[in-house]
Amino acid sequence: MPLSLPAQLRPQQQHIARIATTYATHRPIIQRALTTGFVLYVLSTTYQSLFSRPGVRSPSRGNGRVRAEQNPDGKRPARVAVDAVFYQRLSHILRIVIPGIRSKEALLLFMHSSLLIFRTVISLYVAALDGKIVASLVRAQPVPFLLNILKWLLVAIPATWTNSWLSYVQNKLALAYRTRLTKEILGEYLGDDRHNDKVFYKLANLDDRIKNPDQMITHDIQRFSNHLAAIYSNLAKPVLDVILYNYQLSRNVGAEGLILLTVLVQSSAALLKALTPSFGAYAAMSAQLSGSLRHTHSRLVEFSEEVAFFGGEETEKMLLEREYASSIKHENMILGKRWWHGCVEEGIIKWVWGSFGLCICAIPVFFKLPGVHSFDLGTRTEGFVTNRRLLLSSSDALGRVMYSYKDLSELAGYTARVSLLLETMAEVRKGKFDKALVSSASTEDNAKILKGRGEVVESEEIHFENVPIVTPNGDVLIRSLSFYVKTGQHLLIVGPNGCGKSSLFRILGGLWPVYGGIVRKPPASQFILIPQRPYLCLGTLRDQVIYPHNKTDMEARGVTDADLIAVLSLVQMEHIVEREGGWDASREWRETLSGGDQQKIAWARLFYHKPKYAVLDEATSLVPVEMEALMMQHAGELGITLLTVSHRPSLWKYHSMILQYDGQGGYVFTKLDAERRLALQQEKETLEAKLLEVPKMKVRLQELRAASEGGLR
Ligand SMILES: Nc1ncnc2c1ncn2[C@@H]1O[C@H](COP(=O)(O)OP(=O)(O)OP(=O)(O)O)[C@@H](O)[C@H]1O
Repeated sequence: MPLSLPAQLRPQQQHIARIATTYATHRPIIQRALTTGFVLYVLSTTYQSLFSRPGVRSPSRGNGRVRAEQNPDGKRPARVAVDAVFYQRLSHILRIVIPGIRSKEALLLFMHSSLLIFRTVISLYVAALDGKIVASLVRAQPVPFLLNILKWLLVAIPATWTNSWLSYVQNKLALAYRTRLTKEILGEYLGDDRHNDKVFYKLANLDDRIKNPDQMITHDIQRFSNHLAAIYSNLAKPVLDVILYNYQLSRNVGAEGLILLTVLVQSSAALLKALTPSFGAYAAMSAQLSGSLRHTHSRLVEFSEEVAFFGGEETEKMLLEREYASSIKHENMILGKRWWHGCVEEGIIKWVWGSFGLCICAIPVFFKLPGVHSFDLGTRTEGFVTNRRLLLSSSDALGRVMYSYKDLSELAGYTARVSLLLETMAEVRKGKFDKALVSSASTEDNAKILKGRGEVVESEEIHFENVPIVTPNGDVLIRSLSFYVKTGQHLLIVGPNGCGKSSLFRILGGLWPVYGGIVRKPPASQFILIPQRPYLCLGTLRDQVIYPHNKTDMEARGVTDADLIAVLSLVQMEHIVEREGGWDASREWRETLSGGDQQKIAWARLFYHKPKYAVLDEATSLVPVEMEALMMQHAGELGITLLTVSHRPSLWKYHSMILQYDGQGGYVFTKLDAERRLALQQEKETLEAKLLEVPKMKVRLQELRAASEGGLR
């Protein structure tokens, strides 16, 4: 019903009084409109802060993008920003970690969301209960007081249960994300049922973009998963809280106060945002620097013997200290930024917003709101306590929305790292490499070769037709190589160091791209490589002989441990089984076995697998000539065709063809007449030995001449 105005008021006052009356009459509708506007505002600002486009000012510096500092190796820096690129990358990764609505991860996420809502509902109930307890105290009513305390104790049960469940589900979610991502990345890295492109090799050898995939696959994925699981509760829950608490608050203190509070809070929040350093870029850089330090340490462990013999401790220490110093310098810089940012953040969020809040809570106490009836002391106290609790929770939630920007920035850093790994692996798999080329790669002829692509055709025998041998750096070792290997026609490959002998095997194994011509070859499964320093895997003694098979594969082949002993006896190594404590003994075999024994184990592996072709790269350099003869003969008896690189003339007689590089880009491929070649070699060596004597003979001749001339005088 409209209120009547006193007649003695002046027209202006009458006008204001009429507005006030109209306002009081329509206040419930205005309140609802203001509250709805507030909710929409919270949602839109959250959306804007999360989905700011590149170029929109964000807490980072400059145009809103956070850039990682220059990489230590001087390569272009990775771009890290909470922008469209970040959301694009994140949505790609989200499709991996949450593959479907019925996946375990989706279920966990649903549980997590339900628990988050439940916890907010409990908090609202507790705020109201708190007010009622204090009101019953002020009114000195013991029965309502005790009843409310009982309710308080009862509500503690679901409250503590929910909190425990929340942290449990969040950690499970992080583990589930990590497992999905690790599985996906290992599938790309080491191959799976869909493809096997030896990405792990290509990433390390043919591409410069990723220096330490080990760190990325272990540490960075873990950090990313933890951040992703936490960001959901750090962001979704506070946004929900801000809306629910403020909705309740606006009903208690009036939407006007809330709007005023929001204006003040938002302007100080904007200031805080502008002052927030680029934590995302810092996180990405931190991960990179610590990865680099770890890599230097693991190199030292790997090459400890070499370093110890050389006495290279000082150099290694210097390298480690340098890596450590740059990592610590960076961490110190972050600590400094976090320190002042923490001060500003707490000052604004806790204290400035807290005092705003207290003023808002006091509104119903000091002012009579239009349309609201006056209350007794107990009701006023109840209202104040409830509002204050709601406000504290609300400002805490708003603070968490603010903090979550920092978390989001860090998540952007880890997302950039994980995406870099995924994107680089995808490109490497398609044959797109990013590697610094040698200067000769730009010369016209070489550039032409590098632009070309050859053909790889599966075939029973090996046949190279006009294939260039090009290193990953773009160095053209041979412009056009043609040769063939027929079954049983063993090929010897010789030439000076670095001319491309082993590179040929890398092309045969499908590791290096083919830049031209046609390579006809059997699939990689029909080759076994024995390098000078054979690979010994982590595992049992049996695993060393049957690698890459495992015990189940071995048994499926019908091979027993007794058969393996027979294989070892071919290389006179059967005693090792007893010496090392049986087939199931497990140790770091690289350190347990001598170089020669390692080569013999690799030969035993060859005899176990009996492949069609064996690639021997100085594979007998550490075993006696008699042993070498036994091994070569047995390989021949098994029908294995050999492709051998060796400087040992004792091996010539086992081969019928020779591919001889001249080290200048030329080569000769022809039949090998080992006897004739040996005779020529011997003659050459004899002549060379004689030639070495010539200078000495000349000196002696001069001495003799001088002596005889002196005698005549
Ligand atoms: N992963 C790689 N990335 C870039 N260049 C490489 C790589 N591997 C080898 N090279 C280069 O390719 C060239 C040929 O190497 P390769 O191993 O084929 O020589 P080689 O003839 O077997 O020599 P050696 O007799 O000394 O073993 C060398 O200049 C080497 O530096």
